[in-house]
Amino acid sequence: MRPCEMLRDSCRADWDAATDHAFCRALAAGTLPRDRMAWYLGQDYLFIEEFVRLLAAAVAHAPSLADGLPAARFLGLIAGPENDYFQRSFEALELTPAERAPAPSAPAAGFMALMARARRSGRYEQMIAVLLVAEWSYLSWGERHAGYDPALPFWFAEWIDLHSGPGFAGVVAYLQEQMDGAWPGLDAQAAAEAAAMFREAVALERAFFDAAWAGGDSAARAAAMTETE
Ligand SMILES: Cc1ncc(CN)c(N)n1
Repeated sequence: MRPCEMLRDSCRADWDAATDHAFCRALAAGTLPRDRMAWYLGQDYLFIEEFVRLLAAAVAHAPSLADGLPAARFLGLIAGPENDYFQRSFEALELTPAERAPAPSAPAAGFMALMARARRSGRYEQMIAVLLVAEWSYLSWGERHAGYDPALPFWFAEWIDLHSGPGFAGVVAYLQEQMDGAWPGLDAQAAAEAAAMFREAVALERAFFDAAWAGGDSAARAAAMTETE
């Protein structure tokens, strides 16, 4: 079995929950309420900020130019078309300034901390482990919903487009190859650390969708109000 498959299978319950989530099913069906999508986009834009730093670090730590170039090209896609998608969706859904720049939720803060740890570790395999989870898990749900109704509003349709199709599948195949290539050269401790990062990232993907589906801050506020009653 490939190392990347072994890693995925080591946290299968979280993986399956993150890649076939009610949030994504509602998004693809066009039934996701505006407030949940707005919350998700605001939180995910925080994620993107740290993700770009992590991806740039992976380019810097790639063992060769050939290993780094696909990540560099992907960085251009995030900085260009994906960033444009966020800006157009913010406008179309009329996100308020507070919705555009929210306080990080627990899963977003957890993800940002994990990505910063992977970046600062200086360890290529840790950077790849987190990037691989982020893109592979999104390809897995994106491909499920690639045959969406063409009448879907762009803020749903383009989020699926960005996470499906041969181009994005190529990014995931590249990240899988980087992980598989690094794996045999790791000692037991380095392998355990990279595996722990992979599993933590999968758990955070699941928690991120759980929070978005639960209504984000409004659910957290309601829970807090109930506690204080
Ligand atoms: C939380 C999260 N994980 C992954 C992706 C995929 N780029 C994302 N946008 N946000």
